Amino acid sequence: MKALSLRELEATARSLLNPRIHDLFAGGSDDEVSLRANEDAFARLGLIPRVLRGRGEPRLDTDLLGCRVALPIVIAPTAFHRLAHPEGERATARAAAAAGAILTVSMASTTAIEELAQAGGPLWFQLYLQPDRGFTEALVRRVEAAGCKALVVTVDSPVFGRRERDLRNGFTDLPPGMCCENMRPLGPDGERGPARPIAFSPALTWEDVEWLRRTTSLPIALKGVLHPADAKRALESGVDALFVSNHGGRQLDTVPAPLELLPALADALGGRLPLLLDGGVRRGTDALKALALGARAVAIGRPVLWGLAVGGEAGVAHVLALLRSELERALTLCGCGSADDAGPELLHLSRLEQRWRTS
Ligand SMILES: Cc1cc2nc3c(=O)[nH]c(=O)nc-3n(C[C@H](O)[C@H](O)[C@H](O)COP(=O)(O)O)c2cc1C
Ligand SMILES: CCCCCCC(=O)C(=O)O
Repeated sequence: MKALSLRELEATARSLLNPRIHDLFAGGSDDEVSLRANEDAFARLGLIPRVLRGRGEPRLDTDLLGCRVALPIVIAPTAFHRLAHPEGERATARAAAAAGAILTVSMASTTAIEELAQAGGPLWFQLYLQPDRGFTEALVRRVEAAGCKALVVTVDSPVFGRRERDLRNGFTDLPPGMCCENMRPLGPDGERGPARPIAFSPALTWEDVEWLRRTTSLPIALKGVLHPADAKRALESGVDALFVSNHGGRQLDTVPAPLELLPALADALGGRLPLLLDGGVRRGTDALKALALGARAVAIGRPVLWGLAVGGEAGVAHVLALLRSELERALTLCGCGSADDAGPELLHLSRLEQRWRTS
């Protein structure tokens, strides 16, 4: 694999993919303000290295929701991997397992969870709570039986974001022969029925999260909590972690970058829940900045799709290897022996930004 960076890999993926599929993956909602903000926020935040601390080679392994993982980089849930590569989520799962990284399987995965479990790596499962609780409960049992280690419940989608690239391209559905495999209810003999559509419901409340808490003993992370008041409410509902995420700029547009919102959420929670951050992470230095602001780990969405499109399993492995080595280098250059050594004292806002923030 030749790409020296995730951005180079993205350019290659763009040249290989059907433009409609590229747009489906790359696009955001409305004017794509949040989409751009996510990467910009990392570029605007500087790092100030510490020197001569003698910390040696940095360690990246850590605990995430009861899983010992090799690196604080999680694969975020993304739909439809078979549109990127014929082996789809199977290739992603094998690459994640080999790297010791968690794969969060999307509810809109084009491969069934049972097949992904065969790769042997730690899996989390992303859930859109369905108004039909019977269906949701049956799916949770299926996910538990497959050995998933946690549920990631996406709460930023009471309605689907308006993605104008897809509207312009007329992308409405998966091609024949592909569907959201986990939406096919299992019959009594294990046979799979036709896939149900995923429902996005504006009627969901915290009571639904509390119902899920009573329904499973798996750890639960809520994905898409961005307001400090909601973070505090999440504590009361008994969840185990939060994903600080604006859905890669695909839901409410003009939401600030998660990186910008992270400090307020970390303050509100005071360490009572682990925070994961996604949106715009493209470099090891980006991951380090999020860790320094209090994230336990970061998650990556699109880069995995680009890796998959370019090289299947090897492409995803390359994405994880690039980020791993970049994060190791960034930690070393900042005098950190692990993410625990990284704090906000490593960060620098431009003078312009400092003035703006204090005015
Ligand atoms: C093509 C695509 C599909 C996605 N599918 C899902 C999904 O099924 N469930 C979900 O919770 N988030 C989904 N997301 C959002 C990602 O989990 C994640 O929040 C986002 O991609 C992170 O930003 P990044 O792509 O800049 O890394 C999707 C994102 C993309 C780009
Ligand atoms: C009808 C299937 C919807 C899949 C949702 C995937 C997603 O969250 C995204 O951002 O795209």
